[in-house]
Amino acid sequence: MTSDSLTSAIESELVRSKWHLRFAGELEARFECDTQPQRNRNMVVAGLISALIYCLFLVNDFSFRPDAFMTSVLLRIGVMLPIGLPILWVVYRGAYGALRETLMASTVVVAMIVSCVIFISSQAPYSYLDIFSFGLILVVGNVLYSLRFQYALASSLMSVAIMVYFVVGYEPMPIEVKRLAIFTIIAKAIFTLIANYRLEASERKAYLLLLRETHRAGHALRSNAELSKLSLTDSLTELANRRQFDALFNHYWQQAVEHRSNIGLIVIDIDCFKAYNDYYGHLQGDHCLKQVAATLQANASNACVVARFGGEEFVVLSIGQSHEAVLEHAEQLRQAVETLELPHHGGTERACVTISAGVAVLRPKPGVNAPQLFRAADQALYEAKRQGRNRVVMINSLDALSGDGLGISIQ
Ligand SMILES: Nc1nc2c(ncn2[C@@H]2O[C@H](COP(=O)(O)OP(=O)(O)OP(=O)(O)O)[C@@H](O)[C@H]2O)c(=O)[nH]1
Repeated sequence: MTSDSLTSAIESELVRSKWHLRFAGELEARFECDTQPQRNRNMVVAGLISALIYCLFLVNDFSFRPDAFMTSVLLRIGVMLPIGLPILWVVYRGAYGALRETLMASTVVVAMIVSCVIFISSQAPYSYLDIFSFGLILVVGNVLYSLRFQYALASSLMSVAIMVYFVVGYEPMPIEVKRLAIFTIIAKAIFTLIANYRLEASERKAYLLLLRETHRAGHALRSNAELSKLSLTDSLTELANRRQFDALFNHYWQQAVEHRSNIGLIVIDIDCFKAYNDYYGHLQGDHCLKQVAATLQANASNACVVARFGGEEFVVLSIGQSHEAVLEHAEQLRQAVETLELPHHGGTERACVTISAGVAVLRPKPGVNAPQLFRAADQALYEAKRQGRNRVVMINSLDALSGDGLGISIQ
């Protein structure tokens, strides 16, 4: 079910006024699935309590109908329990939907049959008064188990019919008491069914409201996550954007300070990109940017951040690597772009797209800050451009900032 169809299914269920409680289509399956574990547990607990109380009625049988006490023992413990307990076991093991409801409803009907057989098996005076307790069986099915309404209705109708059948045929019971017993059981069936209907209706409504809220909250979370991803990602290249780079640069700088480790920055610029744009057009220029970005990303496994800094400029940040390793990495990136052999007939010597890279690596120490590292790498890039492009230049030390420290140059 898609997010939109779920929303409209919830809304239409919330406004619909139907006697029928079941939800339409997939929502019903979802309701069953979400409520099943708790419902099964509740039913098993209710079933065990009911079985215990059903057996405790033996005390009543002993005092009211001593002539049929053994029959009571046999039927309550020898028949009802062997039927009821396996059913509870099946429900405990996770019986689903209609199967669970049918099994639990059948325990109600069987309990009524067993009780009625015990009822007619005694001729003891006043033992028939016990019939007024039979409504408890309906209370168990309709309220304690809270059977789904159609199962509660079916089991109640069958139970009432069974009881009426036995009561009508039981001779020792005066006709006025029979009438009262039948009237009472019908009234109890109606009251407990009304309670059952309301319970299920409010359970379903609460479920819909909760589902709607959960769904909305999930939606809001997803939107926030998407928004925050959008605000941190460059839409053209899908690399980290300047905003994300700035945050990560500070983060890794702090890390390098804490661990006293090297932090290395490579600033990369596509050579003669203005000429490329002028020759091939801006759209093709965008395509070229994407390919270069993907190549840098694919070849930057040593790096902790690869970002598009702006325009046709990229940055690659690494931590814990030696000067030589960062320099070698920059060279690999340069070669990887050159190997793409993207045609560039916009006036460059190589006739293909190339990059220049400026590299700076340092171990943070007091008095040195992150912007200084950036300026050093940027100055190295400037030097790479000045020396003729398509090359990597590394700055040896921050003395370069005063103009005299450019060291290793490759290519
Ligand atoms: N297609 C496209 N072009 C861009 C984008 N961002 C910046 N540019 C272009 O990149 C070019 C950068 O040109 P310059 O800064 O003059 O540098 P260059 O031509 O690469 O020359 P050198 O850096 O000295 O090799 C400009 O023409 C910008 O319009 C973009 O998102 N898409």
